[in-house]
Amino acid sequence: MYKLVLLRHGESEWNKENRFTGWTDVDLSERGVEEAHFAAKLLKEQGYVFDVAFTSVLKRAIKTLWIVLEDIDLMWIPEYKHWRLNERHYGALQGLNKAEMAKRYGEEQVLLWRRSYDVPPPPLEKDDPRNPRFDPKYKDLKDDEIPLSESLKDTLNRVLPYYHSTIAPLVKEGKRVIIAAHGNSLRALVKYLDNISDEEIPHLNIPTGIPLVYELDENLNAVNHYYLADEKTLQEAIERVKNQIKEDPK
Ligand SMILES: O=C(O)[C@@H](CO)OP(=O)(O)O
Repeated sequence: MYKLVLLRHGESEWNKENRFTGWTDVDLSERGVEEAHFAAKLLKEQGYVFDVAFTSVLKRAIKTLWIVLEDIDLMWIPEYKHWRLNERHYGALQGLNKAEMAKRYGEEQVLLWRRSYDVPPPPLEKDDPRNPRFDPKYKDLKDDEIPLSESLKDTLNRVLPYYHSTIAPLVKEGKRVIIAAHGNSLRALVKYLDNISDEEIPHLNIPTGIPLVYELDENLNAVNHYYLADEKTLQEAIERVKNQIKEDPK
């Protein structure tokens, strides 16, 4: 039996402001920093130890991982950052307010953009300054690897090759792995691990800062999963994510 721990970063400045974030590299909010410490506390209390850590190239996930590793005294373990673990690219919606978009286009449309499996948000223009092409982090990516917008399906198609080539073999070797990533890159991974259908996936919301543990059998099929928080804390955190399209979500 293998264990794999998934952790969505703590609240970011743009989660707080209700803005579509995607590949925008925003920092953790104060609350996000607290959430990362809380995640570490949960892991520590339950005796979790890791041999290797993975994260994206976005600072909200990196900092969450760093806070956790510092708090559990594992700053020395190998840590790999990869763009394939980035948040889903939110295209031309990046920077816009979710509640305002719901007012303008209707909640149903915004729900489709946020949670459907294969509807991508409107793409960025090639010369848009938000095009990742202009960000030095992505200078080594091929043209066809750089998204101008992504559906969850597109996200899954770039997360999974990295999971299979790099993460899964380490899990199979018996390494205890933590992945600190994002709401939608983790939804993509969870969809794969739990074999969630395209129809069911819109109902899945992953809360910030609560470790999600997967138990995997010898073929790395998921046999069980659970969050390391009590039901009330978990449900409140999930509702907070869902309610981002409401004008006064708190
Ligand atoms: O804005 C984003 O990039 C994501 C995660 O914060 O939001 P959503 O939950 O709407 O997919």
